[in-house]
Amino acid sequence: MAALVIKSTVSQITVKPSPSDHISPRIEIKSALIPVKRCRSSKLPVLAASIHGGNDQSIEAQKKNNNANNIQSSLLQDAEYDIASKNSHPSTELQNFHGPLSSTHSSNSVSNGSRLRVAYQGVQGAYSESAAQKAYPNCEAVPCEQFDTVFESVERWLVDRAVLPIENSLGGSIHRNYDLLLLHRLHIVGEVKYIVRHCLLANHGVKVEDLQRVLSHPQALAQCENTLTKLGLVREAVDDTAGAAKHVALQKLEDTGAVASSAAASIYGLNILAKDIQDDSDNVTRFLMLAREPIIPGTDRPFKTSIVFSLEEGPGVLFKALAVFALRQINLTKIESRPLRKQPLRASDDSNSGLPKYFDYLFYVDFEASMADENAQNALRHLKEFATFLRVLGSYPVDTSMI
Ligand SMILES: O=C(O)C(=O)C[C@]1(C(=O)O)C=C[C@@H](O)C=C1
Repeated sequence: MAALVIKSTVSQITVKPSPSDHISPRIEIKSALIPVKRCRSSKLPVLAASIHGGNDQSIEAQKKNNNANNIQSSLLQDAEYDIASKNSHPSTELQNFHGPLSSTHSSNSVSNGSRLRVAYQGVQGAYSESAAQKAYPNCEAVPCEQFDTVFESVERWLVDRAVLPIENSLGGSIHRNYDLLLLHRLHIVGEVKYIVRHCLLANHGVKVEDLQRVLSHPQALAQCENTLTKLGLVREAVDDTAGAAKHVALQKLEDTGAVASSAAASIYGLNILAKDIQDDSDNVTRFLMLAREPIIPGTDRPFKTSIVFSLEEGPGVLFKALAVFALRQINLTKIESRPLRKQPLRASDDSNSGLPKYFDYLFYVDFEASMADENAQNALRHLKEFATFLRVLGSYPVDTSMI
């Protein structure tokens, strides 16, 4: 089995398969905190991926959208460096801005004609791989060990795009990816909804009653809570569903099953003991498509915009923030709050009073409007007047495939 090791001269980047990975190399990025394990074999040059330029859109349409883009860029600029202060970066010029992708970003080849390389977390057979294929048909889906690695592989030009799960209709939000969206500088350029149908897998000859344990991704285990409880199986969380299937197969486990896709069953030669074991037949995961550059937001089809902001403490401040959208008839589709880690606690006004400190939050909001829409621009201008921090994560076409 050939093992791939790709090292870049500019940074320590290793692309390699896990030892048992006989299909495609997985990406791990070496840093002081993540030691690279299991490096072997031949060295290959890193393929620098080129971005898909904005030339699919007419100049007219591009001009129309420039305004929105500038606003998006300036909001981004203001927010990126210092979460605590809203006045420290008055400049509206976005440094290092290489120009946006066109809103027909889902093109499946890069400018030199090669296939688009799309990073996902997990091994072959993971739902994320299928979502990457749905988002970018005919792409080369590139497996990565962790969510962080997926972000870094795009930032370091090892791949062109990333596809990452952000929320599931049964299990809720994937908090780690909300946090990583803020830690990294990638842009949301699209979304894709994928129907997740879980199977209970085991080695051939193993029956349901032989099983003691079941391995899977924590989200997948949560989505099958009722079935697994009825079966009385001990749950063990692993990095991804297909990785669980692979482990059960390679270790020839007889008392352990995996919750994974039917694709994973055929890839790793496992038997399907039960199909559709998720708690509800409508089990949909929403994935984000990420790129190094934003797309030019359009008004030709339904768009969504994702933002993150923080607020001063005080009565009605969140109400006021959400009112900027309500006042303009802009529909919110999602709101999520996460701890503001740089400043997790805020003292009460009277620090000698012995009253508890407040928790500080970041609010992630998705709303149904394009940044090319003046109404949305006004809403964000309004929000910026009192938000302590605001960043536009992306303005992108809504996935209407399931409506
Ligand atoms: O483990 C996988 O197969 C994944 O693609 C990850 C993941 C997730 O993180 O939510 C994706 C979709 C399903 O909701 C279950 C797991």
